Amino acid sequence: MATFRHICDSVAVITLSNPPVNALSSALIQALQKALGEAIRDSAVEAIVICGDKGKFCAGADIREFNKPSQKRGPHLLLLTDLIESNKKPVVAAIEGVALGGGLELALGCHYRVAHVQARVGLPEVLLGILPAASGTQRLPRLIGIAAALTLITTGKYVPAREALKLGIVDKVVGENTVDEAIRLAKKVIGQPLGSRQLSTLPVQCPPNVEALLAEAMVKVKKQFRGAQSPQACIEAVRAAVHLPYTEGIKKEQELYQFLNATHEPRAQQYAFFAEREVAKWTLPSGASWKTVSPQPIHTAAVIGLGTMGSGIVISLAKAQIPVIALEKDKKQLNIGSKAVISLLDRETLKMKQLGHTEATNSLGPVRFTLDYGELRDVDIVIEAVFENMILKKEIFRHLSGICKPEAFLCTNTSGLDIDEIASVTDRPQMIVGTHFYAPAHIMKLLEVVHGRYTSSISISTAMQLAKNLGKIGVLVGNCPLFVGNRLMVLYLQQAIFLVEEGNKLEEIDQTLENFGLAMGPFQMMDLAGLDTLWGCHVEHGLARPEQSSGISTHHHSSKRYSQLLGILCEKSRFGQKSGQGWYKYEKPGGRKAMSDPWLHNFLSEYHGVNNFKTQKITQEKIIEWCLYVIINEGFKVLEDGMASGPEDIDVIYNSGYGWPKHTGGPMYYASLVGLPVVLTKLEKYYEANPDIPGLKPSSLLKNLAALGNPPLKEWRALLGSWSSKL
Ligand SMILES: CC(C)(COP(=O)(O)OP(=O)(O)OC[C@H]1O[C@@H](n2cnc3c(N)ncnc32)[C@H](O)[C@@H]1OP(=O)(O)O)[C@@H](O)C(=O)NCCC(=O)NCCSC(=O)C[C@@H](O)CCCCCCCCCCCCC(=O)O
Repeated sequence: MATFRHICDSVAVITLSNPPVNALSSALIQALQKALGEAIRDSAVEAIVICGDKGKFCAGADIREFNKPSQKRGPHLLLLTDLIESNKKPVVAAIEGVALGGGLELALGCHYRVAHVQARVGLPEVLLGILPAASGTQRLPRLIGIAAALTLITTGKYVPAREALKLGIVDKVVGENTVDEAIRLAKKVIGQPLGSRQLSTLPVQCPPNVEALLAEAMVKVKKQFRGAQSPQACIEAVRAAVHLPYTEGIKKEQELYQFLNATHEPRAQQYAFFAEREVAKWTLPSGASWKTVSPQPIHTAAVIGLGTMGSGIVISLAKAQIPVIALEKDKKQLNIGSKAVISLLDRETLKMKQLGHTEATNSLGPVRFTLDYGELRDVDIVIEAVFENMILKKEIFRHLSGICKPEAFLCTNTSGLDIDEIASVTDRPQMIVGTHFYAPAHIMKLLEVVHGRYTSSISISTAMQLAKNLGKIGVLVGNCPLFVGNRLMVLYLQQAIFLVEEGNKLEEIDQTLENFGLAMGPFQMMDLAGLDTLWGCHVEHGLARPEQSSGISTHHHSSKRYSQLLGILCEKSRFGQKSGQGWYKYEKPGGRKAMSDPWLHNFLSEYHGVNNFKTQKITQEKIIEWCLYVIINEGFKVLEDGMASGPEDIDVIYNSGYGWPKHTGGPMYYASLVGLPVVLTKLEKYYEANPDIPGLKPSSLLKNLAALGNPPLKEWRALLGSWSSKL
């Protein structure tokens, strides 16, 4: 654990050591306390440096210990920060890699902070459903002021060393030998007064409008993290720093921590944190896994199609410094596509510069534009991103087979087409992988990696590693229609449309689901995705008939209920944001601000009358059940079919790709919060009343689990031997 050694010139260096990220476990805190005590008592020691082993200062409290009973936790980190600060010998933190959460709080207890240029600091506790509870909410505002502290504490944002220097969080940034520099600084300040370096003793510099600032932050977090309590508690803790002396502020911090800890949010968010890491550890039924199969290196890539998705994918690759060849089918499209890519590249370069990367122009991989397939001869991977058309995709893959080197991986960016059918026209079906990016592809974190029947484990390993290199979360899913994310999503959207057919207001449905915490309601989401795209998808996957029949009562397709509304709106050129009108109207085509549309309301009431729909106004609680329980139910069906490895995969897909509120853990975790028997009973009731909606028919897996009570999600797999991955 913490190691303690003398440096000849009277500086003790204490190294935090708890691989892989030097998280502050009880044992490490105890060891650190012991090492500090020894250094303080040792008269030969005149200054102390705290650093982290293997180039990482500290990633904060050990999250795995959060559920440990408090009596087993050992000394509180808070006491340690006070011990350090009140020590008469100067203490310098040498920050390499990361100083996050409790790691930064520890550094704030030190009198000085030296950071390596590539280090990042931050207080991400809010993202774990808690707040910085070892004095971070009290010391940081005293160091950098209220406004900057509020931003850091309520967003959990990681700040690169240069920005941290500008903010005043660190005293010095160095390019190398951080520990040596910290030792030099420690020696230099021996004997100097430490009063001004003891943050707890400093006043908080408050701007005159501090209350307005706090109120503004509150409005912002209520919107940004709808339904979550920790961001609001963070603001309350900072407010305490403004109004109360340090010790009182600390009491408030602890009170708020305990309040949050008694809610479900910390457990849900921490589950989501580990789930994100779990999904990277893929295993196939054959036994091949992330541990046993090495990915192939990707030195060069090509992207085919420079529409919205293709352009975003090019930027993602360039950001990961992978040289890209970007191909379009004709001069006109190449011209449009290359302009879009260059403008996005410029924006990314600017962003990187603002983040303090001085050589930003050199830090994006080169992009070359071409019309010539021959240029793809030597690339390591091709990602095809043309529009969703099987015939076109097959033609491209047939062509690629003849051109690309035999070792090249061929990926298709599709949101639901059959990977095996595409693979069947190639000379290398084992190297065909589905890579379902989410728009905008250079920003969204999720990448569904689709395993086709023939896809080899090396291809999977390579695609999963590529996801990581692109800074994305790769989730391995099976090759079922619409894959996992969209398979659940179409049912949810359909449920929302049925509610509108039954006389409910779409704005109320959106608002209810946003209040639940979803990033946007279903109708706003449809407008963003494009109603034409969704309609095409409904038709393609048998959820609706292709032909339109406005006004005629044909609301069933193969005895399943479906709605014609999407198709009718498309017929009227209401495609959503892109056409300036869809479920809502927008200030212009491409506009973002959704406004209620009186035309649509008139149209809907006529439609309702002509089609003789039953009127069924439902409560907010029922809107949530009706819309969200189909996601959960289909999630269980996905597990039954073996199309995802576990409930964690579904939760990660929803948290990172569909704006599901992480403070509920994800749809599957949320089901366990509500209680599986409750979810089942509600689904049974809704299905009985609506036997023409198969999405409501409870899955057998859900039934089997609910029969066991409400077993914790972690036990689902063990309890049901029959459930197995078919990836
Ligand atoms: C650090 C990272 C940036 C590294 O990223 P990278 O991509 O390199 O790697 P991975 O993310 O894959 O991580 C590698 C590996 O490490 C594990 N891990 C990472 N961080 C932690 C951690 N903090 N704890 C444990 N494990 C961690 C990760 O799971 C991987 O493991 P694997 O097995 O899969 O290899 C990145 O990981 C990152 O961003 N990490 C999160 C950093 C973070 O969020 N830190 C904040 C932690 S919370 C905190 O610090 C709280 C503090 O404010 C202290 C509060 C004190 C509270 C004490 C409670 C007493 C209160 C008294 C009231 C009592 C009430 C009661 O009893 O109930």
